[in-house]
Parts: sequence; structure tokens; C-alpha cells
Amino acid sequence: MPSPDSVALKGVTLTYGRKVHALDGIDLAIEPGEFVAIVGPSGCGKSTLLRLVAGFARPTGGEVRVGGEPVAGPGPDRGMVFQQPRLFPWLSVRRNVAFGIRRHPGRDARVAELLDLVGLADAARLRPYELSGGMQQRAAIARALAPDPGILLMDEPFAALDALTRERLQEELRRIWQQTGKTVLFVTHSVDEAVFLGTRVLVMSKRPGRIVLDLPHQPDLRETVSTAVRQAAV
Ligand SMILES: Nc1ncnc2c1ncn2[C@@H]1O[C@H](COP(=O)(O)OP(=O)(O)OP(=O)(O)O)[C@@H](O)[C@H]1O
Repeated sequence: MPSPDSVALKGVTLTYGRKVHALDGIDLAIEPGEFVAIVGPSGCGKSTLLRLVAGFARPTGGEVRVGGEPVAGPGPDRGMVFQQPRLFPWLSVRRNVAFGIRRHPGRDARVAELLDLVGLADAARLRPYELSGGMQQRAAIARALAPDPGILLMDEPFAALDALTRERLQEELRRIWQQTGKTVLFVTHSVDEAVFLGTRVLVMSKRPGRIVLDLPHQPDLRETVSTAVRQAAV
């Protein structure tokens, strides 16, 4: 029996309309607890890959499975974090984080625990417009974690942040991943970020996106990934 937190793509293709071949022949098996960083040129289909796993899109060919079951749509077993925090501006941080679990017993304790985890315990009552970009993104991460998904899908979550905040959040995300043991798929344009965070790094080719490199974390990975990304863009 596959673990509920495993992800498998077999021969996945996705064509938008008739002409835009976004993904082609993607084969990928992700084990529970892996932190998979995905890098590649703009438009190579990185977000599309995440959207398929999230259940926001269907493949035009092949199969996407989570926990051994074909993905039929979004579900609480998969949390998503986007480049923009997308918080509800009229709700406090606490209520934003509680949103997806507002009918769950033990909600308040869970929200308090999550705010602690992302370092926002003192900001629980603030509204999103009172937060820095980094704090907003921490709140978005806490909101995605609230239903306790086994899988976290992150689409360039730190791309809009300044360099210092970005580095700090990378370190915090690594700590959160170590503490929670989630399976993470993390899309980025930054080779440094991918190599710092990933226990495994994938490089995709330009459209139609294919996986051209798939390596576990190892010494000299940065050089190998940089070269592959440069070649993938040609
Ligand atoms: N809904 C859509 N309809 C038509 N084409 C789309 C749609 N979504 C994405 N595309 C196209 O599919 C290709 C892959 O897009 P996708 O957003 O997955 O790439 P990406 O690697 O995440 O890009 P970036 O790094 O710039 O965010 C692009 O050429 C894009 O223009």
C-alpha cells in the first residue's frame, strides 16, 4: 500500500487548448517526507506540475496519483502556498489560519500551535495589511498547514520577498519541514534556494517541460544544477 503522503506521476502530459504543450512525459515518484525542489526556465511548466498534484488541473495524458489514488480534485491532504500570500484582508491572522478548519474541534489550540511554529504568536490579532511581506507569507504557510496535510505544494513562495527575509524564511521552512515531516514540492527560479532546501532537486527543460535532472542532495550539487538549468533554457 503506498503511503498517503506519496506522489506519483506516470507519463503525464498536459496541453492547454490545442497548442500549448506545457508538460510532456513526466514520470516522477516522490516518497513521504522528501523535500523536492523544482527549478527550470520560465514557462517550462513548473506551476502546471504543482497544479496537477493539487488537483486544480487534469492531465491530458498519463496519471497523477497521491497516496496511490488518482487525483480527482483538491483535498485537505494537500496544502498550497503561492507567490502571493492571498490572505483574506478583512480577517485577523488567527482567523486566516483557522479558515480551513473553522468547524474542527480543537481549532483554537491548533491555530495557536501553528502561529508558534511560524513565529507569529504575537501577531494573531493583526490584519494582513498590518504585516510585513515576510509575516504575511508565514501566515499563508500556517494556513496551508492548518488541516494537517501530508503534502505541501509551494509555488515560488519567497520570490516576492527581499533577500534577507527570503533567507530567514528558507531557514524557517527547513526547520518547519524537519519538525513536521511533510512531503514538500517546492517550485523556485533560484538554484541556491533549490540546493539549500531540497533533499532532492529536479531540473525541468523549457516547454514542453520534461525532467532533465533528478538528483538527491549531494556535494557539488549547485554546480551541476546551475549547468543543467543553463542548458535547459537553450
Ligand atoms: N491556463 C492556461 N491556459 C493556457 N496556457 C497556459 C495556462 N497556464 C499556463 N499556460 C502556459 O503553459 C506554460 C507553462 O506554464 P507554467 O505557469 O506552468 O510555467 P512555469 O514554469 O511555472 O513558469 P514561471 O516560472 O514563469 O512561473 C506556459 O507557456 C504558460 O504560458
